[in-house]
Amino acid sequence: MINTESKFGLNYLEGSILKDGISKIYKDYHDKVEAIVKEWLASGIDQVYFVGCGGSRAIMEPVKLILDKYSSIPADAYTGWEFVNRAPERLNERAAVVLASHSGTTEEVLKSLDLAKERGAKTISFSLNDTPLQKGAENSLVYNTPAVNLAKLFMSYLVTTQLVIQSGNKAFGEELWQALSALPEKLQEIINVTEERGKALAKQYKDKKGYYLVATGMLAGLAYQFKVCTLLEMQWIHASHINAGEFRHGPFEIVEEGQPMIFLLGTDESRPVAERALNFANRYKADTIVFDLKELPEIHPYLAPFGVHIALQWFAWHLAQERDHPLPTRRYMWKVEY
Ligand SMILES: O=P(O)(O)OC[C@H]1O[C@](O)(CO)[C@@H](O)[C@@H]1O
Repeated sequence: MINTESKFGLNYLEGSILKDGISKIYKDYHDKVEAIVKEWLASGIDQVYFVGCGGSRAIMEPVKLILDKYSSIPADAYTGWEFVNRAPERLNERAAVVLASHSGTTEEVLKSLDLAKERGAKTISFSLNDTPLQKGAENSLVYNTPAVNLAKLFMSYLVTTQLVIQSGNKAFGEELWQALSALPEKLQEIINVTEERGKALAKQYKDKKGYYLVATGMLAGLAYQFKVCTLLEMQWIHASHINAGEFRHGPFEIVEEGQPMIFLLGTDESRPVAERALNFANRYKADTIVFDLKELPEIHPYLAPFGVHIALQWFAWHLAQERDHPLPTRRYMWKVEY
């Protein structure tokens, strides 16, 4: 059943909204991205920077990991002000700067665009259409779907996978490219099997006051995103995220009976690190909630942030209803000066 937009906003997990949105991006841009990357490499690009803020930054963590592991091109991911203030010395005409901003108006992302252009770098943006960012970047990819973070994430994957194919582990890149083309259908399957649990969890946890999110590897960025965008921004619930690799280096001291802790488990090589932290939390009776990629319809390990995002988003969507706190509610953002 498709909900028309209510006070709770539009649910991009309803019907085929997500599948259609991501399919369109694939159709519109897979050839274009292949050509852009070809042109970058032909002109001597040898480093890549990803820049964005909040949710638009979180999506860049998994692609940096993929580039580190499978391409010969050094990559870095920055939040906007960090990029502007650090102004990397090596940022020059051999760099490509990937800038993501849903609104295309975020001040520090626009300043990052200026910096990239001043240094002669190539630029590409991911945003809504007809925004200052889209107009200012040399190349721009735009979307028209309410699944805004997954849209930007998918665009980051298109660019990253082409970099891997054209300057890295070609076989792995081609495998991932193939998986990206099949992803929209896969996402639909995942949507269909994850709602019930999200709903049940929301009922169970609706009165909890705070969460720790623990993840690593391909899912570290998603833990950050769920903390920043969903729990803090959209639900006003206390939250903190911990890289599972850091768990036993201090954070584990907070574990106590009944403390809600959300663990995200992927199927990449970092899984044992997350499992080790989870086992510890269970041993000391924390209230652990596990979102495990292994329990979803099978998806490429390096596409984990898409699959687990959906399972988390059902939880968020139903939590908002249970708490009668719609996800679009803000008290400061877009309302006061900040
Ligand atoms: O630059 P963008 O993507 O418009 O994002 C700005 C805001 O949107 C969010 O990603 C989500 O609302 C925030 O974290 C951020 O402040």
